[in-house]
Amino acid sequence: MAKVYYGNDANLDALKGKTVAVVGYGSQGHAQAQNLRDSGVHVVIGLRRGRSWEQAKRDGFEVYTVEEAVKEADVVQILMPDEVQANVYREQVAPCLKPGAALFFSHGFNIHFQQINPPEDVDVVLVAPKGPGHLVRRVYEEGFGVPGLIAVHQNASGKALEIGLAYAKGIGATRAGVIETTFKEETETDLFGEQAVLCGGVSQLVQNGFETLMEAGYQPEIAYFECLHELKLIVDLMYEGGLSGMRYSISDTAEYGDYVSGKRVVGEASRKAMKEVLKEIQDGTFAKRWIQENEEGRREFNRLAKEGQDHPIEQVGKKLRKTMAWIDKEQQEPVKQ
Ligand SMILES: NC(=O)C1=CN([C@@H]2O[C@H](COP(=O)(O)OP(=O)(O)OC[C@H]3O[C@@H](n4cnc5c(N)ncnc54)[C@H](OP(=O)(O)O)[C@@H]3O)[C@@H](O)[C@H]2O)C=CC1
Ligand SMILES: CC[C@](O)(C(C)=O)C(=O)O
Ligand SMILES: [Mg+2]
Ligand SMILES: [Mg+2]
Repeated sequence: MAKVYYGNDANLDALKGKTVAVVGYGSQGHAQAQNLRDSGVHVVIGLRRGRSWEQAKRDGFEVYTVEEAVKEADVVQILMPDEVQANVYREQVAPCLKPGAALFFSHGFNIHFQQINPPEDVDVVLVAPKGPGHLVRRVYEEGFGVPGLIAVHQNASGKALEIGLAYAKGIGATRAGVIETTFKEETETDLFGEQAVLCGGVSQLVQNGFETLMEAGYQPEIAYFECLHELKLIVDLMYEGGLSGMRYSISDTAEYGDYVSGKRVVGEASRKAMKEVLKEIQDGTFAKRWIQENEEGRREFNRLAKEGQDHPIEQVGKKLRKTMAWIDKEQQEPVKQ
């Protein structure tokens, strides 16, 4: 049975009198920094000069260069993109880490695949929210939390778990539950989830469904509502009541179609592909490819991103979402930070 920590298992006093440096102020950075501050923790932000620097200032934070922030910090949370962490760590974080400081991550990629090898005298801890940063903030403000994972890779102080749980409480994760894990398990399951199901799998399912209806001559707006918009409403039911909760609410006609057709669309071939994807995550093939892609200037990444943005489902969606007054403008066309 998994070990799950809740609010009563964590004490914010473990961060009392300490300074947390959040390095990076993007999706997770802004959310974790703001939640920690609202929980009474002293937070400073480490950045290079640019967009996020200005944003973090506007949000009322003390903003420093990465080196300055790390020098001040008892806890350093690395919230830059995974692909830049190793270089910034080597050049700007490692030389400035205080003896006895704790180094935190929200994804185990760089530790597990040995792109970052911290000195033995620092704690190395993972506190990984199981949700997108913008929801980590939104849900916290609503009085709840996004669940998280916690792992200790190095326990130099003997207090790594205690500090990690205090941090998890500060960002609101213990309100929902924080599961104990390892860097290896978090890294492999997170990469698998985002590639095979949550991001890769779902996006491709949506896009293929949309294309199938379009190619058969149906109106793109109807294809959009059927394959993308309504997905959220169906997933909300799964989120609240599992697959059975969703099936309780849909018609019997839909439920029968679900049973007989779902397995035809996502069947043995998909399961085989999922196993291959998982194997390439576990044996480091994916990590090697992603690291190399970045070293070589992200040509494939940029080409695929452009293809995605230019897909007809995005053009139709943009127009339709403008009519949806309940989705605010920023959410309709977010600019990646
Ligand atoms: N996105 C998510 O919801 C989740 C992310 N994670 C993990 O959290 C970590 C952060 O991911 P995410 O929030 O998506 O990251 P983002 O891509 O949103 O991070 C961007 C931030 O990093 C800063 N940054 C980029 N390069 C540098 C640099 N060289 N020096 C200083 N600052 C830099 C950017 O500043 P600037 O404006 O100057 O470019 C910006 O503030 C990753 O390990 C990720 O796997 C875990 C769970 C969910
Ligand atoms: C599902 C994608 C994710 O793993 C996340 C939001 O949890 C990420 O890396 O952004
Ligand atoms: Mg994730
Ligand atoms: Mg991830």
